[in-house]
Amino acid sequence: MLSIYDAELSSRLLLGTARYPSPAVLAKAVGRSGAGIVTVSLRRETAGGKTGGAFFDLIRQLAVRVLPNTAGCHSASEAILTARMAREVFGTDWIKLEVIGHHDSLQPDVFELVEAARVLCAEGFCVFPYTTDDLVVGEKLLSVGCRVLMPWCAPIGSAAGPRNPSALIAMRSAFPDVPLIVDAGIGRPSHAAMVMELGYDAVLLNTAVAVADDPPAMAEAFGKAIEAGRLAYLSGMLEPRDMAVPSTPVVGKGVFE
Ligand SMILES: CC(=O)[C@@H](O)[C@H](O)COP(=O)(O)O
Repeated sequence: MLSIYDAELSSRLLLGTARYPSPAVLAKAVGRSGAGIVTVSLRRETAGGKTGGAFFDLIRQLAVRVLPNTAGCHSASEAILTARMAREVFGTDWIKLEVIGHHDSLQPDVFELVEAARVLCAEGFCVFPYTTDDLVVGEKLLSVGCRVLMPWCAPIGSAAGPRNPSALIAMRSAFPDVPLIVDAGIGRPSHAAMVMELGYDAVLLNTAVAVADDPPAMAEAFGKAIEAGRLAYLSGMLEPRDMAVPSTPVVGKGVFE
């Protein structure tokens, strides 16, 4: 069980809800993934009028926990306002905090992120910050009250997979007791398994499932990969080595000369 804020999570997969071909496909994908948490953009809900309301009704029927996000925000003040609105709309103190700083890479603006996290934590929000793999930023986010960190492994929607595994390893080692969730850039189940094998606690992904040819099947594949990666991490993996190690015992072998 993964414990984050006030919740015990049985699944280590968090699923985004954008870009699915239809609400029905989204519902099937969530079901087959086994995810217990889905992220939802407040902007979609409030901007969409009827569509937004119908979409939220669908999410409610999925019987999963909703983690609203501040997608589309570019400053601390915008993200803070969006988080406050999300608390009203979704009836939860949980907020996935996204403050985008760079146009092409959608890299978070970590300065605005820390400021928004400081204000929201002080207001009692349970903040899930989407951040870079920078250790100092991680420390700052924890110091203002975040109890989970969500580093990217590659730009949102890129499907590039872990671009800097060394940084992810350093982060795991620097924050051994903090739940760490890789958020953004996962493209394949093997990417998800890899970060779980590094000791990450969970994975948040969206695009790789939503735009797959068969999103429900891909969701299931990710769910299985994440479980496999976790199990492998807990099972004690072999360290790679340069030289061969015979797998068949050589002691007592027959001599044919
Ligand atoms: C920060 C952010 O927006 C991500 O949570 C995104 O929703 C998922 O990233 P991918 O679409 O790359 O999986």
